[in-house]
Amino acid sequence: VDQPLVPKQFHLGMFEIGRPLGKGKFGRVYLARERTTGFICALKVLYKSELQQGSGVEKQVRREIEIQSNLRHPNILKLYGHFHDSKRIFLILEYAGKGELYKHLRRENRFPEWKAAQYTAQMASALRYLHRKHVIHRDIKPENILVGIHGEIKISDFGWSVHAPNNRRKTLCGTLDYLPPEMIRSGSKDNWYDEKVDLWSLGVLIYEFLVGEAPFEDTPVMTHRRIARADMTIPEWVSKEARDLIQKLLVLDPQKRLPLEDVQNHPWIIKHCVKGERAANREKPLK
Ligand SMILES: Cc1nn(C)cc1-c1nc2c(-c3cnn(Cc4cccc(C(=O)N5CCN(C)CC5)c4)c3)c(Cl)cnc2[nH]1
Repeated sequence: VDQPLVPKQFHLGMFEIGRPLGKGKFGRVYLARERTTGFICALKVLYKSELQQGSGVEKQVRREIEIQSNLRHPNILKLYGHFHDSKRIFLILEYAGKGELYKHLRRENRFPEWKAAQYTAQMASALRYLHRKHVIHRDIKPENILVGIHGEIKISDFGWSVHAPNNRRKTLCGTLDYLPPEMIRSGSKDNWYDEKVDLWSLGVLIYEFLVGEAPFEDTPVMTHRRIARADMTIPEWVSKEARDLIQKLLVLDPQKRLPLEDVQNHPWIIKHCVKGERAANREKPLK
């Protein structure tokens, strides 16, 4: 079993703290090593004082812990456990050997089609796993994806995930770019939505992988309007297969978005993700 034998109770003294790995709005992450086993992990430290500002972040952290600790998938960052002291909450997270995906994307500007297709296949596999557990991530974007030592991606940050279906108002902090039309439609009480919101975000993610910017990137007002109309242009140098997949995900009607199993069998994915000998001379794609 790939899970190290971990005790139920953790405390800070069990870890040697290494270099800071990064920081986000609500916390910092350090490289850490569990003393007795030498197990390397990432320790995310959140200050209770910062959480208690009633911005509902405490609830998000609780949800992140509750949801992420029960997930086990190669493309989802593991949460091994958590503990707290008087001032801080600590999340013991899987260490992703190649860091934050958005930094790779910014550095490379955009990904070649084969890399974007392989990341898309891994995202589709992770999202199928989440949706089978009726978990909607709701915040799929490059900033919430890490890269493992073998170049595989790991969805992290379940602070916004919820159990489907849901109509929780999402306080719109951060970018609108990835939000589907049904989540930005304000006012109507019945803006119920389901896991299909992650399909829209997957379409935005593929576009950003290939083009280097989000499809509806604009001023907030214009982004809002362009999302509501699915008003985007795909550059002519994007392959027709990739264009076809993006257009089948960025569909206003959630029910008409391409299901994840069809994403995994899409020609663009098959063309770039068939293992082993050259895709050309293989009849059936590997499952
Ligand atoms: C860096 C690095 N270089 N190398 C070679 C490896 C790494 C590395 N980093 C991690 C990290 C890591 C570190 N910082 N971050 C970013 C970060 C840190 C703390 C909090 C946040 C945060 O608040 N988030 C909420 C908002 N969304 C958008 C975002 C989340 C976000 C993640 C983790 Cl969790 C696990 N393994 C890692 N490996």
